[in-house]
Amino acid sequence: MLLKQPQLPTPAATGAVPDWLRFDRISKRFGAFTALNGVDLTIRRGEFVCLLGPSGCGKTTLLRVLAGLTAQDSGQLYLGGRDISRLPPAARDYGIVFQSYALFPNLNVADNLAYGLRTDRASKARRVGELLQLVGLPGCEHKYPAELSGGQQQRVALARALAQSPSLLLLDEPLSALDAQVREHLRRELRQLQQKLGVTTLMVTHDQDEALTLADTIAVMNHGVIEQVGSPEMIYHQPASRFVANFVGRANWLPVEVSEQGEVRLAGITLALPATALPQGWADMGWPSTAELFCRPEDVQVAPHWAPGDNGLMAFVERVDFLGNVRRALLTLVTARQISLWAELGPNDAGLEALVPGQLVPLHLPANRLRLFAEAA
Ligand SMILES: Nc1ncnc2c1ncn2[C@@H]1O[C@H](COP(=O)(O)OP(=O)(O)OP(=O)(O)O)[C@@H](O)[C@H]1O
Repeated sequence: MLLKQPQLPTPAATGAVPDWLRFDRISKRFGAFTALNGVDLTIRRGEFVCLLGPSGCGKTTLLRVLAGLTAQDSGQLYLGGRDISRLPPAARDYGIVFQSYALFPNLNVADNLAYGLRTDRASKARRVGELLQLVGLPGCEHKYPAELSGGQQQRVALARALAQSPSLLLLDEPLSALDAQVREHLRRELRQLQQKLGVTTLMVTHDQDEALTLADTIAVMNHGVIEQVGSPEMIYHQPASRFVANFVGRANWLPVEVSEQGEVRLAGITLALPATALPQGWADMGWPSTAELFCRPEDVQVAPHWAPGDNGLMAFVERVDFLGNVRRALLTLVTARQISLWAELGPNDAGLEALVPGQLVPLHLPANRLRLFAEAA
């Protein structure tokens, strides 16, 4: 199949959303270092958005700019159509939870929760009771932070952030100090709570599993810019850049030749690729004659026997790693032994139980899971 005349993604396909919270060209430098470089992002009302990226990419700085805790050098912020760019933190209508619990150690849970509430004693007590019920800690009013587990402290911190029913909930790696089991449990609770309250939420995380399971929308950041905004499925299956493809999930990169007619060949075999396999801007690259094909290991289909189909290749098994619920096989192409790729095999991949090094196997690259990228610089 020929690839020319690519279709560029529509705004809906790129995850563009109606405007409730809007970051407009936000930039921030620390001395000579550019932490945020003209960040644009729009968030729907009630949406759960994760800012995902490696350490130092600017996630926390962006959250702090929104919170009014760090002043941007340029750019505007709008909440519900109102310009909040220069408002003091207290006037921005958000609750925030940080990685470390940030509870007052000398106040009990009730006093921690009631701290910012401006109302009479009876109303405060009622609200504290409601909040503790909400985060699954009824009856904990009189405990002190030191008497609570890490997970319980983070629930109290969450309750405190929600105490004044803010328009926005801001979360800066709130689960990362917790052990894996508590983290997973709290993740589910956090999502349920957010959906129940419908509070617009922006969460910073470097944990891709967290972002994929929690978010309606993920904004992947790198070096002070947002590289892609989209649903978890879109980020995972249709990464817009090499960085996104490598940062979220695992990737195979296969060298391919592209003819002037737009025909893509891997190790001499012509591949069928849909036009959607092209990343945005590909047409502007002047149709390079070589490129790299991206494919997730779990999308590489290894068959016990040859079955005719699109994008079929023969490969040798070099290695099989046992990982419990899956096995990961390293394969090299028969017609180009220097080209290797990983295939991930599930427990139900029939006929593949006995896959061993040296074995010759047919494999299949599903067209709808392939994407082309320019070669790495
Ligand atoms: N107050 C500051 N002064 C100087 N440099 C800063 C300051 N705050 C952040 N930076 C720098 O800006 C860059 C982005 O920091 P930021 O905290 O936003 O990253 P991050 O993506 O949240 O990373 P992490 O996950 O490690 O927290 C980092 O290189 C950091 O060192």
